[in-house]
This record gives sequence, structure tokens and C-alpha cells, in this order.
Amino acid sequence: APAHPLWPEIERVTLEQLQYARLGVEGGVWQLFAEDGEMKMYKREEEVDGLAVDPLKAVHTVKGVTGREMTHYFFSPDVRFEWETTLEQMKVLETIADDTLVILQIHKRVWPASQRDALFWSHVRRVPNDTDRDAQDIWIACNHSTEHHEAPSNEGKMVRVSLTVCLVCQTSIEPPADGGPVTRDHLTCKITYCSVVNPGGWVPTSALRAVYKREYPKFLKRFTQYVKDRCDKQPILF
Ligand SMILES: Cc1cccc(-c2n[nH]cc2-c2ccc(F)c(-c3ccc(S(=O)(=O)CCO)cc3)c2)n1
Repeated sequence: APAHPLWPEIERVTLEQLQYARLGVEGGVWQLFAEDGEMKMYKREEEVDGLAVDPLKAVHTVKGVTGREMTHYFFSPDVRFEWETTLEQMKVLETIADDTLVILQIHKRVWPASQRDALFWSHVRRVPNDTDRDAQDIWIACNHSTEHHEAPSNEGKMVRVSLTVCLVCQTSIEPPADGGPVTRDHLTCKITYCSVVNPGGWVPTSALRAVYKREYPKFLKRFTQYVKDRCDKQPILF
């Protein structure tokens, strides 16, 4: 494994997030707050120091793409402005490996809160499916807040959020009955998107919950549609 000081944390957090995502929405602690076709969004209402830090878990089923494709486009900084509508600036501060980056993102301000930025490592990996041999491998992309010497301190202009996010994808193939080639029509990708964002500075709880309720469904719907459009008519990446 690459000898980088962040590597042990990247390994630990990525695998923890994988287990967390695979728990699904059991236990009755998750409250369904948005639904759109196959997409279901759940939250837990939690406050830390009077700040709403509502963990979010979304599950979605997307036809015609693989988990590798879904996590590739989630991870790739080159295409982020094409689907992340709240992004104002983004800088790759460090390329640790071809599947591991440190990124600084400045997001658009949401009235009445002050503008936020996010500094995180971003990692994507394939995880062999240890429970079901003939299933496809699982893919996970994970973003987790970190420190970095190159991140400019915004002289107090910006509030830095603290976040842990993962996108876990499991692909299924229903092979054609006639033994013909597998096409995108035979692909189904089950997605779990998990997010815990500490807004970093005080935001009225009601305002923050309204932002989450509006932004998260929009974000996941737009992102998954973007990947379907990008992959349409392209060779399948398993
Ligand atoms: C989807 C969503 C939920 C909650 C708030 C907002 C939002 N609206 N206006 C500004 C933001 C905003 C502020 C700070 C942030 F760190 C992120 C943020 C959100 C998602 C991710 S990610 O890692 O899931 C995808 C990469 O951008 C990273 C940062 C988004 N967008």
C-alpha cells in the first residue's frame, strides 16, 4: 500500500463507511423524508453542540450503469462541475494516487448562512463481494474531511464544514435469456449514498434542514442521471 501519512486513515474510514452503508436502513432509526421513483432518502435528526448534523442515507436503483462507472464519475474531479450545481470553486491540492486525491471545494452561499468550503481526501476502490461469489464486485467512493498545509485559510471569510460521505454501488447483471451479449439493458446498479456533514458554524436548524430536504434529492437525482447520460451507448466498464 502506498506509504502516505493519510493512508491508514483512508483505509480505515473507507472500510468503516462500506460496512455502515451495507447496514442499509434497518433498525427503525431512519426517517424516510423524500422519495422519487426508486430513490428513497432517509435521515436521522441529531444535534452536535446545538448544530443539526443529520446523518443522511439514500438508496437508489439505477438501470443501465455499473458500480464502477457510477463511482468513477462521482470520484472524478474533471466532471464535477457538470453535475455538482452548488460548487463554486474546486482545487485538487494533492494527488496521492490515481484513486486518491485531496480536494478543496468552495460551495455557493445559501442565505442566511455564511459561505462554506470543504477540504477532504477522496478515494475510490473496488471491493470483492465476500458474501456472494457470483455477484459483481462492490465499488465504493469515499470523501472524508482532512487537514492540508496547502489549503488557504480564508481569513475567516468561509466556514469549513466537516464531512464524511460515501457512495457504495453493487451491480447486478440479468443475462439475456437467449444467451446473447450482455448489454446495458441487463444492468442494474444498487446505490447507497451516506453523508454526515457538520456545517462547521452555527446555522438555524430549521434553515439547515430545509437546505438538506431540498438539496439532497436534487443532487442524487441529477448525479445519477448525469452518469446514465454519460454511459449511454458507451462500452460497459465492469
Ligand atoms: C447536496 C447538498 C447537501 C447539503 C448542502 C448542499 C449545499 N447547498 N449549497 C451549498 C451546499 C454545500 C455546502 C458545503 C458542502 F460541503 C457541500 C457538499 C455536499 C456534498 C459533497 S459530496 O462529497 O457528496 C460530492 C462532492 O461535491 C461535498 C460537499 C454542499 N448540498
